[in-house]
Amino acid sequence: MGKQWFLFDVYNGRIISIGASSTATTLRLSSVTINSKVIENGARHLVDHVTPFHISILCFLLNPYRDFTKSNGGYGKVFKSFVLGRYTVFMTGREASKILLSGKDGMVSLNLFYTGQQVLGPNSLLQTNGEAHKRLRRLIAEPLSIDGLKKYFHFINTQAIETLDQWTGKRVLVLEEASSFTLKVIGNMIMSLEPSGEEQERFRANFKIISSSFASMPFKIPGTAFHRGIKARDSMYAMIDSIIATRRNGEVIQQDFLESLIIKHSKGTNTIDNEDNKLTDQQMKDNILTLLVAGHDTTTAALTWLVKFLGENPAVLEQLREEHLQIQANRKDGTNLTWSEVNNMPYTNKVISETLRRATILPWYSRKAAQDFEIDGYNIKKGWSINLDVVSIHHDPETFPDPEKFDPSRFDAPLKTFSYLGFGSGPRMCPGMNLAKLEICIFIHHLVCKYKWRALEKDDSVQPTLVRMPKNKYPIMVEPL
Ligand code: HEM
Repeated sequence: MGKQWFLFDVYNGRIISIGASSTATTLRLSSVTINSKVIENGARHLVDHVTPFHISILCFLLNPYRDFTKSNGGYGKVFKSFVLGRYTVFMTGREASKILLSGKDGMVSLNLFYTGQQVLGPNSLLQTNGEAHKRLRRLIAEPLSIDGLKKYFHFINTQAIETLDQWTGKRVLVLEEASSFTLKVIGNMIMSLEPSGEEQERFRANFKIISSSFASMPFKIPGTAFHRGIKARDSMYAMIDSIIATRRNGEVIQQDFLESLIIKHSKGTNTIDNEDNKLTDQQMKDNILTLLVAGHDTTTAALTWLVKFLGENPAVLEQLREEHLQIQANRKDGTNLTWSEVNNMPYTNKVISETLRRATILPWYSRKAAQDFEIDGYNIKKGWSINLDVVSIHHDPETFPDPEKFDPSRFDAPLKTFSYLGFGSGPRMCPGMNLAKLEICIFIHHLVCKYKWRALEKDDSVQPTLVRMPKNKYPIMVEPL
């Protein structure tokens, strides 16, 4: 017989009953009448049985994005719960990551949360599976490949220099600055948006509302964050529609991602491409929004964490600066960073990997079981949610001794497969990885060559959002080197 106890969920204003069975801890949510007996029972069982793990589960319920599997050590490799009508399993370890991320034979599909499904639309890469997913990935991969990105190098470099020029002698919030930089880059790359002006402002305002609607309750009632998110999404789509119309009329021709989709891949255009390789306007819009959403917060967070970790680790900063000053010293023609230099920054790449390990920007990767299967001797049933706890994989002391230490030399030698998942792995591995690294390498080059900075606050708290970011936005004071 399993044990049963109750907690009061202040967020949803109901009683949560938690039952523990002998095989795995099972969390059951039920709306039950509040009466004194239940509360008395709950209080007794709480005193008797509650553990830090159960407190962290409650934290998860109050805030679904909080990292509650951080100290996995005491609870084994599997945690199973029953949340909002569905079995939800959290797993860790290389075996689980191999099975879940390689997703062989259609065993799993990506498990996008409800608000994400509604905002991004049914054609999003994040909502397609199997052959349709492969086809979409092919269309997206080409402009995001290293060769495809070369044409954006100049724009990114100019934006990095201009952003940093504004920093001297000022207090800046690194997160805000990184957000504005990465949004300008992706807006320009996708649809040639100018980095300033009315269109950029509208784009930015809509994007911010869309982005914050992801962590909202899914009530489409006027005034709610979710409702505002859907409205902002529609306004963003109207903007893309009008850009597509001007491109089709031949009024404007650009060398951007949207143009490549319109010329090569829009349904009905007269090119030699197979009709199967073409997208409707709705498919184009859903996937442009997907790239914006998937690429913006992640790169913003990575850049902010990287600046923070460098500030806290002077020896790493010194070694990194040496790499960049050497690149600068070797330059014969002119003073500006070149494409070939940015592709040859070995230590910087290790610093980026260590940042993604240490910060683990996306704390878990979520899948839905498309069939029954087994992981590490544990039976998973069709329809269950399975989340890979990446924080504990990235902090496994067997692979990463002294895991809290920021140490890029961990990446001097190749690691075992599936032990580092900064950009994921397998068919869902991040298609924007080259763009993210390019933005970070360029930005960091100019930062460490020209400036020094000091943190204005000591605060390690993490924002309780889907993408983990420093809560205080990392305020710093910047001076020329
Ligand atoms: C440092 C920055 C970034 C990090 C850490 C990151 C991380 C990741 C990870 C871990 C995944 C796989 C998640 C899973 O398996 O469930 C992923 C997927 C994805 N990323 Fe990124 N990403 C970054 C930047 C970008 C950028 C710049 C773009 C686009 C321009 C992008 C677009 C996507 C898309 C569309 C997917 C879904 C792929 C699919 O389902 O096939 N990401 N990212």
